[in-house]
Amino acid sequence: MYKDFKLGLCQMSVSMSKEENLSKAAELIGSAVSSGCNVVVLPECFNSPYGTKYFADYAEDISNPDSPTLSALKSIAIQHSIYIVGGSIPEKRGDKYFNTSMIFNPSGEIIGVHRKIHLYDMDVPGGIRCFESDVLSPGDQATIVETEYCKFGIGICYDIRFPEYAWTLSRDESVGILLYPGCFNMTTGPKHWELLMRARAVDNVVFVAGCSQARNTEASYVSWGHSIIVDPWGQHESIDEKEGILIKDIKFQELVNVRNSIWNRKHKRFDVYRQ
Ligand SMILES: NC(=O)CCC(=O)C(=O)O
Repeated sequence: MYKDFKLGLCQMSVSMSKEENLSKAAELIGSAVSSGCNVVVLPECFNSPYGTKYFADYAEDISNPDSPTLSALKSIAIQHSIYIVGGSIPEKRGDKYFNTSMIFNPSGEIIGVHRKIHLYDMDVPGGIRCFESDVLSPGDQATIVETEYCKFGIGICYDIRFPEYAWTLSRDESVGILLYPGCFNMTTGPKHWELLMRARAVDNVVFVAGCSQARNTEASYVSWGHSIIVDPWGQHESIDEKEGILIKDIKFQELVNVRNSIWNRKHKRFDVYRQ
């Protein structure tokens, strides 16, 4: 059911130029592959600055196989023969916009498309104020993709705050890892990013990874960074706020050991819980 692999999270710095962002993604993925990664993840909004004012201008129609980001990621997946969780991009679909992640297999085929389910609307006095729902529509599907290593559960950033969603993904035993492209900010990042990633790992006895944009203090939305990989014990490795790659061997014996000794997955009391 599980096969070990090497995971690389590309914490990239995103600029105003889509072209530059696509070449940066190619460069970082190339470095991750040189270090032996079989699965590489990009951040939320990796081809566009994060922010509702940018989404329409950077959006792509992914039903068109020649759309620039889709075709770039497809070629990179084929070139290196790896899985790519393509962060997310603003997607235009009919007259609606979504925050969308495309997942590619080593043959360059799209094996999953996740549209962010929980839109990030938040207003913290003196801190972050963001209303994705001004522009975006929410996705309505839980996304699980099948790979030769295990099934991956996919969420985007704010989706991490919802334990019900993480359980929806990880109740299938063959889901060994939850992957969240993200872009927390300087208000909630320091307080909640690591906490939420570790909580979801321990709740579900699963690996969890959050791949952030690198911090750009010139941007209108300043990313927290600190891409992170958590094991099923809740132990984590992370990097700082700068551009870089976090690499870890994902070894499933650890997951099996914890599931065999801590039984919270089996002790759930759906007869007591209320919706
Ligand atoms: N882009 C996002 O979804 C940000 C989520 C976030 O920062 C949070 O606190 O939640």
